[in-house]
Amino acid sequence: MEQAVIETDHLDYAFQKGDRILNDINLRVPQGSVYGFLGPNGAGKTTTLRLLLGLLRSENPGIHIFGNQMPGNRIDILRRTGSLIEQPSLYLHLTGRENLDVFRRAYECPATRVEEVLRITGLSDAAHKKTKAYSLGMKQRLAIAIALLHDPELLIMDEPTNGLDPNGIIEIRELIRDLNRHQGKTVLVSSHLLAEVEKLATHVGIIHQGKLLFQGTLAELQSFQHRHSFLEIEVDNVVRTEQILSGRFPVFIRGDSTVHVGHSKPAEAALINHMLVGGGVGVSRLCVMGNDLERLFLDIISA
Ligand SMILES: Nc1ncnc2c1ncn2[C@@H]1O[C@H](COP(=O)(O)OP(=O)(O)OP(=O)(O)O)[C@@H](O)[C@H]1O
Repeated sequence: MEQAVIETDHLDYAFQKGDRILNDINLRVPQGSVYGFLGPNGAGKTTTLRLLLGLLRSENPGIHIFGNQMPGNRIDILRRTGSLIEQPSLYLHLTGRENLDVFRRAYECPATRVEEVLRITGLSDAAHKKTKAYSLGMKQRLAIAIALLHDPELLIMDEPTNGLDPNGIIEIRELIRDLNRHQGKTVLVSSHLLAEVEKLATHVGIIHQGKLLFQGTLAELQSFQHRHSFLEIEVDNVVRTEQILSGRFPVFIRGDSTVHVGHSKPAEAALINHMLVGGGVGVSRLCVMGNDLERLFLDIISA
């Protein structure tokens, strides 16, 4: 098993006594992963990320980052971590390059780093422009460039594509992918959009009402999805359909001409159709249901 960069052990949090926002969260973010931390609004994503960064303190944190306990080793951990959690206050009257230089000095990073992070974030050509002329997507890339100045191994980002137009979303997604694949960063990124996480993440954690409901690789989430899908079939004889299939597949009669059939692999749809037609049943429609992650996500959070 890959080494974990972030691990939490039964993490709980309450802003007010008795009003738990986080409940028994056991996160495991493997080294080299893009971990999509997915959940609807108010699920507890930002609170978790703020705890990881030591911006909030829990009585019993049980947080380890790079194997070191947080918040005890906060300074050492933050030296190796970049974050995008609250919008950095950019100086709008300064250029992108000048903004980076201000933060570079504050963080005591070498001057050469400014051009490097401009290149990594694709802002070299716009570096001389005042940031007030930047699009939202460019401002977000500049914020990521600031987070990269000290060349962290781990990046923690809270909904980095929020508010961006489709082009901006694609740019940030590609940037995160590049940071992971070519710059070797482990990335923990929160989102309320499943489709976004699906396009980007290698690992997924699903949080709802302060509880971690699923954690695993994207492939594990997709296999979970297949186990939860079923076929909706329109036939001319539901009783005969049940007789033919029930020895091998779970069959539920849903109406005069509709049956639902559980199946575990996509290829079984063809086999089921073949069995029915071979058994003299007329099939007028066969449709894979529940076979999108959006529905699975809704199933998981409403379970
Ligand atoms: N400072 C605070 N004081 C009290 N309750 C808070 C505070 N900040 C957040 N909460 C509550 O904690 C819960 C989790 O909020 P959090 O911001 O962590 O969720 P989230 O998953 O990041 O959602 P969003 O995307 O909407 O920010 C919500 O019910 C929210 O109202």
